[in-house]
Amino acid sequence: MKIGFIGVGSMAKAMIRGFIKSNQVKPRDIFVHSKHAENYKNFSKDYDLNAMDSNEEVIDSSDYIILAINPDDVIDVLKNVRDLLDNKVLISIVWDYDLQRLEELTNYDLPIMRMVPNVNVEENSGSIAYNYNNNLQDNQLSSTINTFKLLGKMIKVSEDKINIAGSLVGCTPAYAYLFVEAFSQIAVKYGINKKDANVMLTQAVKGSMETISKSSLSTSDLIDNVCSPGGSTVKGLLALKENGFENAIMKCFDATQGRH
Ligand SMILES: NC(=O)C1=CN([C@@H]2O[C@H](COP(=O)(O)OP(=O)(O)OC[C@H]3O[C@@H](n4cnc5c(N)ncnc54)[C@H](O)[C@@H]3O)[C@@H](O)[C@H]2O)C=CC1
Ligand SMILES: O=C(O)[C@@H]1CCC=N1
Repeated sequence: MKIGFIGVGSMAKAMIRGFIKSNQVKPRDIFVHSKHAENYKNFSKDYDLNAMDSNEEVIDSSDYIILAINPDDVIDVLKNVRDLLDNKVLISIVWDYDLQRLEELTNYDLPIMRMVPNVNVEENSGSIAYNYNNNLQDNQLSSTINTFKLLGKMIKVSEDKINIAGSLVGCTPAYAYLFVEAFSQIAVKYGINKKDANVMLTQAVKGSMETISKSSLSTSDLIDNVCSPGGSTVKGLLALKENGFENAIMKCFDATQGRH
């Protein structure tokens, strides 16, 4: 199975590193091209990938074509390559580009999967919200899903909900990093060095996520379990509420959806 990347920015690099770490995809089976040479030439050398001179050559060499460019570049790129996509599977990770629009810009027989991954694919612990058109079926569908499962959890979502799922999946890593960054900064203020603080925080956050995913309790019950009566946690929680934590999350989510 040959995997081609059109665009080698942050997300493509995270996916490529994840594929290689999975040990199921050989670097020589990955073909890449990006408009900006500095984005892919050295990276390809470092990982022993095939650096191609054009998007057309990537398509020619690959079975899966991963469109990993920004939304503003899609029309130009697809206009130039739409006739070369026969017998390929198009995988688009482009934000806010729905299946119907991708079909209009390619052809109506093309198998297309649209997905929103997150950067954790780099560690094979990503989440990928996905949907696909009717041309992707049977063995081709299951082998596509199995390929991307190498990068993390695949979550099927209907087309009308994929932007919402996309925010939950794609954007939240940045907010999780901010959460840890904010706590580690305050820990420094209280005299703990940042490295130690990060170890404590990441383990606490990772363990809490593990508990959420395994426990039969609701998140609000889990919160109650941490709050000893009259204790410190509830005082901290009330301080968060008083300072608009939930309102800030709401505004944050609305902003990711282009709503204010
Ligand atoms: N960064 C993330 O965490 C996530 C990004 N996405 C989506 O993935 C897409 C790419 O995002 P990033 O990697 O973050 O952006 P980026 O800006 O880091 O990378 C975009 C890449 O596209 C290349 N490019 C531009 N025009 C091109 C052309 N004509 N032909 C070939 N390559 C071209 C650029 O050279 C660049 O390497 C976006 O649509 C984004 O919404 C989706 C989920 C998560
Ligand atoms: O910031 C963005 O628009 C992309 C989509 C999800 C994560 N990064």
